[in-house]
Amino acid sequence: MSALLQTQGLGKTFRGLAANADIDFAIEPRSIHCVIGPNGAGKTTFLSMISGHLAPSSGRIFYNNADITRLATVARARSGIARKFQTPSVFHGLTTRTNIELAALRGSGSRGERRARIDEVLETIGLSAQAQRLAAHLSHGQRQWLEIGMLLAMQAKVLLLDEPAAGMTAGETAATGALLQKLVAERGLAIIVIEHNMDFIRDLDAEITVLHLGRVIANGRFDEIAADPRVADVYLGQQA
Ligand SMILES: Nc1ncnc2c1ncn2[C@@H]1O[C@H](COP(=O)(O)OP(=O)(O)OP(=O)(O)O)[C@@H](O)[C@H]1O
Repeated sequence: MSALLQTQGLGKTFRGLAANADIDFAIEPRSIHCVIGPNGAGKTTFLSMISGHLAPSSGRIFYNNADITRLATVARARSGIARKFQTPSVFHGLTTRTNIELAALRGSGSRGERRARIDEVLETIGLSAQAQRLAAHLSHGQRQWLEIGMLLAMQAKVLLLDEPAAGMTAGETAATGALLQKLVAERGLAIIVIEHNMDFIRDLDAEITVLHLGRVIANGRFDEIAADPRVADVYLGQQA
């Protein structure tokens, strides 16, 4: 098994409704994998089962070849699976640096190692110059990057990102795509991204899985997905 994280026949049923059904999914180390689909397709449900916020009704989840299907959310986070929800959960009354410092306390290492990690994270997310600014005074995009930085400070290995570009300007969206690519290239992270913004998805140039009514209907790169009539019917067609 070469995949870093994999699901086999994953399913979730809510009172008879199959929000996810029979999902086989795999993400390789050092890569981005996008999950797209129309509203209600089951994207958030899928991410919630990987992070441990929802227990699957069927199927299994493997991480580093270990079965984590029943592992608690906290234990998954400790092993490096980190989730970012759509609304940034940063402390508005604290500075950018203090937010990162608090997150770093949840990682390992000595005080000196943590301090070096904090500086490195600020640099990576492009907020070194805003280190002493209150999070409340950052732009929406900067707050999203700060939250990603907090996951890095916790030493995340797999990022689960729920619409990271939502509400961003075109410039912030492009910067977010570049940041994710940098995290893969320089830090070797694996990143699963749920997104509705097709320009953002296309520019990420990553593997894409399309969900519809809880099932996988297509897998491939952007051009393959865009040329797939089933996808055009259920999703891209709705964007036109
Ligand atoms: N806790 C829940 N209880 C009952 N039904 C749920 C629950 N969570 C999700 N659902 C249903 O499961 C289906 C998939 O929802 P989900 O939120 O996973 O879709 P999504 O692709 O993330 O949608 P969106 O793009 O709108 O966020 C929907 O029909 C939704 O109403």
